[in-house]
Amino acid sequence: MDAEEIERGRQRWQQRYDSARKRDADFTTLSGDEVEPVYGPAPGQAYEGFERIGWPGEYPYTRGLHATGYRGRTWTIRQFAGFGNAEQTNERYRMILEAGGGGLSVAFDMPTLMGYDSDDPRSLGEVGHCGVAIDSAADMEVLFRGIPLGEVTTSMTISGPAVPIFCMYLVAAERQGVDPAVLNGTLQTDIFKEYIAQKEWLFAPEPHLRLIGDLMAHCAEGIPAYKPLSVSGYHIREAGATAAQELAYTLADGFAYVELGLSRGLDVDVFAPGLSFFFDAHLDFFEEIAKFRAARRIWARWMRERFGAKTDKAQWLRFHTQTAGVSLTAQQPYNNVVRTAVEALSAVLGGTNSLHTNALDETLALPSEQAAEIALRTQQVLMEETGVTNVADPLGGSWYVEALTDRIEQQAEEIFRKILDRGREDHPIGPITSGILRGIEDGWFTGEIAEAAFQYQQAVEKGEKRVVGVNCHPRSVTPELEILRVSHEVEREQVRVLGARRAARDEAAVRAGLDAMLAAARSGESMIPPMLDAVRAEATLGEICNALREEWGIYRETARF
Ligand SMILES: C[C@H](C(=O)O)C(=O)SCCNC(=O)CCNC(=O)[C@H](O)C(C)(C)COP(=O)(O)OP(=O)(O)OC[C@H]1O[C@@H](n2cnc3c(N)ncnc32)[C@H](O)[C@@H]1OP(=O)(O)O
Repeated sequence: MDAEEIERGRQRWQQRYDSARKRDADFTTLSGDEVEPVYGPAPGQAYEGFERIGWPGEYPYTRGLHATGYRGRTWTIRQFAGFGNAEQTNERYRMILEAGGGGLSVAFDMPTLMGYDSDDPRSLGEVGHCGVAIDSAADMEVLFRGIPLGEVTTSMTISGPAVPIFCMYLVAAERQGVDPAVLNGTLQTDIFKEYIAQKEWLFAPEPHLRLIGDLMAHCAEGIPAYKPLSVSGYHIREAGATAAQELAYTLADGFAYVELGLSRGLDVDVFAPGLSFFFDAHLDFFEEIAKFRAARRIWARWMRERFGAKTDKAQWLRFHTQTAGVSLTAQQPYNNVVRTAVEALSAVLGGTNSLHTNALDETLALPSEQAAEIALRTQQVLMEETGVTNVADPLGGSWYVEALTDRIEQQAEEIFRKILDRGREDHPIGPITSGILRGIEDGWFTGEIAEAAFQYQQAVEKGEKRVVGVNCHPRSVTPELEILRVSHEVEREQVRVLGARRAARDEAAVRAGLDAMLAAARSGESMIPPMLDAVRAEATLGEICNALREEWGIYRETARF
């Protein structure tokens, strides 16, 4: 790009920056020196390929979505939390909000994630363990008691039973007197990554996609700020994928949801802002920063060029980041604080919109209160003390980071081509969806990830990749950590309360809601209004999901060796 064009871009950025709202904060260095809000090529200097880098707040958004970077608003500190019953988790949420957490993020227990009630025989021993147990709308009401749902953005990490859980959240908001149209938050929903990596599905992909289509339409029509999908690379990476695989599979999944929205006749500029993303921040500091920058650039280009998105928000890739759970070690667990801080810093330098930092004890159990607080404080130290919020995309123009960004983008494009080659042009949703479904069916994704995981593990075992406390710098004594243990009393109490609620509800209203939901499943009408009616009558998650399992059948993965 020639010097004049770069200068015109700088002026456009300056106008945007000047007219934007900035935080009332000190933007000087620790020594008190002024710093610019963004840096670029020296005036009069040409820069080959600058159109790929650009300025913050401008297409292709490599350097961030907002002209002000974190001077306008810092990232959201969003700590993933949930354990025991709704009451215990509600207490933890109040603690997080009082301690400066910017938003909520609900972790559900395994029965809830799989769509079973707490009194289902398959739930025995799991209730309230890896997250909070939610059986019906009444639990959701308790979960958010005293937390104004119209004001706090709430993320819910659930994918198989995302839609019934979302209905419970809407009913909890109704019971608080909040107009659902003002709700803002994120539902994970992304079912592709379940087949690809995490393996928590309820039925085959097609009915899941049909429900997700209903959800996208419902939100696009009536809850404009809500993000019904958080397309997740985190689980793909944690299963052993490389950074490029994580990026490419996740963005391809995102493209497939765009095809889904278009196949339902929705306007891309209306529904695309509801697609958000979720990535892993692993240990290779610069590779991760490059991944985040490339993600924004690729998404903006595909949205504009392939899908015809016209507005900024429909081209923006907004993402949440979680530091890498797999990088934590049980050996010398205090080292995990350092790993997490470095990973979090890469997410921030990559321009994350929202961040969760893992607690040091998460290889062993859910975080203790003290470990959860250190994790939260880690973000606050980065945000308040280090000066990283002063300058947007501070590594833009670094030869190394730009080269890595270009390379990871090329690698992702090669993977997109492979996915498209596997698909059918005439698939009713679209060719990318078709390629992904085929890759799920024949185990291609799983095989590619397993191969990458195997290569990495071999490198660790040969000592080529070093892990402190594991294959180098050992220590003979591991300090004892205080572990959070969830009492079995939680399960007994949850089952008792569930039984009492079932006995007190209007059975006919529950049955009518479930029947209407099944009728909609058969007729092709949106399943959300009748599901909401069932939830209002206190139909349980297990009842809704079991009815759907009976209707659609369960899915079994093809074994692959
Ligand atoms: C591993 C584990 C498991 O499986 O067990 C999990 O999955 S845990 C998974 C946990 N997942 C999550 O927690 C997902 C979290 N995701 C989210 O919160 C969302 O989807 C998100 C990534 C889009 C972040 O949303 P957010 O509300 O926190 O942040 P946003 O970036 O949207 O910012 C909020 C508002 O401020 C505006 N804003 C932000 N920065 C600026 C700026 N510099 N200048 C002007 N405006 C700005 C945004 O445009 C937006 O307004 P406007 O909206 O008007 O544009």
